[in-house]
Amino acid sequence: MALATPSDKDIFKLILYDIKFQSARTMWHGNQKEHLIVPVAPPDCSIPAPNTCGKAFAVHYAERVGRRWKLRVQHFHQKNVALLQPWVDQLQSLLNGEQRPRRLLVIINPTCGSRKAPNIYTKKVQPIFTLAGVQTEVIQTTHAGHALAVLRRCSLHGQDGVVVVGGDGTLMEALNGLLTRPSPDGSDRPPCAPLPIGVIPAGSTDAVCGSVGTADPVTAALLIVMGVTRWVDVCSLRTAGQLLRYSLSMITYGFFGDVLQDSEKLRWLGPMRYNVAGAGRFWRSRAYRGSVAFRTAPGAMEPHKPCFADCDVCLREPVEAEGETQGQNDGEWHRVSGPFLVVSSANVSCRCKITPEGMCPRAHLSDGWAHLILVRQTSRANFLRYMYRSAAGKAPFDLPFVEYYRVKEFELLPESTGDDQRLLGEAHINLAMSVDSTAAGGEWRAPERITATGAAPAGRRPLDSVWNCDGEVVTDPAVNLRVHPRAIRLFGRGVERLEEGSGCCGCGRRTKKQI
Ligand SMILES: Nc1ncnc2c1ncn2[C@@H]1O[C@H](COP(=O)(O)OP(=O)(O)OP(=O)(O)O)[C@@H](O)[C@H]1O
Repeated sequence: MALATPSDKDIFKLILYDIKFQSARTMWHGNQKEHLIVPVAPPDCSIPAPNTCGKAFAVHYAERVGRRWKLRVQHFHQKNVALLQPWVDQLQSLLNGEQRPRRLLVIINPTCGSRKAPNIYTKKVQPIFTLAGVQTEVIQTTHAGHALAVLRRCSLHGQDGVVVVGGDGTLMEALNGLLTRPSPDGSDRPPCAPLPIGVIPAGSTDAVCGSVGTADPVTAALLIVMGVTRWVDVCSLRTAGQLLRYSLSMITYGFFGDVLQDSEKLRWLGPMRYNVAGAGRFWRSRAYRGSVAFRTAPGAMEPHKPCFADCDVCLREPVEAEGETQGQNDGEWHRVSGPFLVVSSANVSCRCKITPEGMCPRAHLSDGWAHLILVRQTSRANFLRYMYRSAAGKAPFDLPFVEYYRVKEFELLPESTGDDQRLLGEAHINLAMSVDSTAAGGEWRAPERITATGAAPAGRRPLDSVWNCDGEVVTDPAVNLRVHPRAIRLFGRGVERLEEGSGCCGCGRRTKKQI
């Protein structure tokens, strides 16, 4: 069959002859040219039919350009209609064999980011879902906690996935809703989400999208209709043995917790609020006393390459897969004492606009580790160096006042809870060994005074900070965090590796440094 790129008139014929081609297939051409073909949009029968001959069908597909995926279309034209039909049938049967979502539950947060989530969905995402023949049930949230309540109770029968149009906070609600659904048999099983989640970035930070490689709404929508998923670890956050929530990206105590708390009062500023609150808090930054106990396991010191779409660390068969059944308490406990400016734990790299390489470039989507980052009390100038290096991706963990550990579990014991009245009361903490800090992140000299960063003067009991848990404030400072390997699947391929000379993300802009 001869293929021709049709003129506009030919395409017009296609519409008017009402050929309801639902043809599609995926064609994989190595890593560079990966194509998605989704069904042709339903023809518009309201246009009067002209007296023309010849028919065509359109094949819509996705093509990777740098770090993004773009929607493309190719028209196949042929005068003899009898020759077209076998092509269409063949494509249709190939598509039917694909594991793709047919029905999705979509949750939109109209208040996140710059309040553009409904617009992003209608203009960029819905047309792709329609093109792919995906049915949707759309819920727009009306209040905080709405997504959590819906996903905890609603029937998921017949749904192939949940799509969140929002920021990290909305995603966290969806995740927690799915992971805390009552189990059908009433048993207490390790967390494992029943459906994959897709995230359309519409929030202020969108750190999870940045780490899963879906930082652009069209890319995210295309990967959802293609049915491409990646396993992702989840962390549970507990206090006094009670589950507080599950976390997907980062939890951080100290400076970034304070910034989040300040920024909540500036929500009307939109995404700018983090910069304004951060600048204000920087001059009032202070260190918090306490200690961190953590459990490591064999393999903690193995060097990890950064996580990309073809990541062999994540694709490796996990020791503890799908809701870990073994090795839950393996490893040794260690303990380090503050004061700390920042105590952070990253589950994924947390790439976003502010930190393009991520707050923790060494973190992987499903490596089974939480990445503990401790920034000890230091001068403001040094702290600024740490933040600059994090933003610029210039080895922030190599600074002498920064320590980095790969852990399976950790607990923060703020000084204010007192040694003898810990909320967690875990016996193993008492057995934890003190860590030699120099082994973790370079030479560390304990500061003599706390005043360098504006901490409370000696003699006055210091106050605690709050946790910034995936962009939500958790006020309980004494927490226990544990990793649950591969507890959820997210739609996405991971961050795409860039070829030499391509733009930073497919936007065409050149960058000096290409990975
Ligand atoms: N209709 C609503 N009205 C008010 N708040 C809502 C509504 N729907 C959801 N929320 C809450 O809005 C909060 C912020 O949402 P989200 O985190 O997605 O946006 P963001 O803060 O702009 O983005 P990011 O977390 O990526 O920086 C969430 O905690 C969620 O509970």
